[in-house]
Amino acid sequence: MDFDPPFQETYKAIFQDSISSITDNGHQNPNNLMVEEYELPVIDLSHLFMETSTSRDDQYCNNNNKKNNEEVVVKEIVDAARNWGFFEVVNHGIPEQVLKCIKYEQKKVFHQPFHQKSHKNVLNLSPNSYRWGNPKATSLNQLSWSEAIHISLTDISKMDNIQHNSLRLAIEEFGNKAFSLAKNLAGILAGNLGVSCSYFEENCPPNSSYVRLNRYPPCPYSSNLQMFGLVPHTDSDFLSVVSQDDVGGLQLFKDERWVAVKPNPRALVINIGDLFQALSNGVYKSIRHRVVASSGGSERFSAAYFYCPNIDARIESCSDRQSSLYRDFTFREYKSQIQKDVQDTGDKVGLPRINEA
Ligand SMILES: O=C(O)CCC(=O)C(=O)O
Ligand SMILES: [Fe+2]
Repeated sequence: MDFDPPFQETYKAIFQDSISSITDNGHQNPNNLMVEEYELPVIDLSHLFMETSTSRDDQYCNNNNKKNNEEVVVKEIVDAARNWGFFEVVNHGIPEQVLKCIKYEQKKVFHQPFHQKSHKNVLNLSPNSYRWGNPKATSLNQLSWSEAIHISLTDISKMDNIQHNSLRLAIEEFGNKAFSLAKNLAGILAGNLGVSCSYFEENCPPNSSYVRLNRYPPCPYSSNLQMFGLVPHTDSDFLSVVSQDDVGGLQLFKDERWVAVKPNPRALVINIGDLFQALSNGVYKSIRHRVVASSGGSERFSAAYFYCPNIDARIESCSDRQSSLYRDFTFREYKSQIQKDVQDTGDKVGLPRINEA
């Protein structure tokens, strides 16, 4: 397809090496990326957003029920963040129309010819906003068979070309709705730690977050090579909200092994990021996850919202200094350390940098 990035030409040497090492060993590649499928905990948020009824008696009963239901949902959210670091939400407040719209627009933009996406700064955003593969990859396990548009919500006003109006509106709408959802969830998780939810009011304004649109083109090598759509990583934010389609491919590292997440397009995936793990002193888990390259001719799309603080926000572990696993740091410091590690080694180190004294 003329819209697919030139993976095969660019990484020819890597593919040849990997294929010949399988042939030389004289056996089929055990595809370790085929793993058991799990259903994530699914949490119904409708009780958190439930309206009260009109009659006073009804209102009294409903208020009591509402409080009980709310307590149950809060416990489900806290337990999932502690035990899984990943969960799914339904009745989450982001209208289906908004999710359909972003999927439609992202498909449209990714289906433009590759030379247009890569050579012209087609969306008027920063030059590295459109990404594919991994320029630093020297081996198969560093290579992501995907392309992405990474958008800082501060920059969204730069998308002022009339041609991109509908994409811009879709991103803004998705960003606004995901912001409310992320803020509510962060407030609940913070409340359980005894951290004031004003922390998020003060440190996470709406435009400090990012939206990332992902496309995973079908990969011709995925039946005999272990190909990632997105290499294993943790997210560098407080929490992420991900809308995925029904193709599947997302996997997470749970209890010392990789498990596949059963796709559920009705639900949004929520995962805890590094900043919440640090803030919670390790109570909430930022779990490694990856995407397996798409096979069987289907492309996969996802849209992720990364709930981030402003660049100079301080992240302090909520426990007392003696038992704290992490030193205080700013988001700026964290991001530049990650950038440096990726530059130097091709990999992000992440939180282990923060528990070094
Ligand atoms: O595509 C997905 O399901 C996950 C995407 C992801 O992990 C990311 O963009 O950080
Ligand atoms: Fe991620």
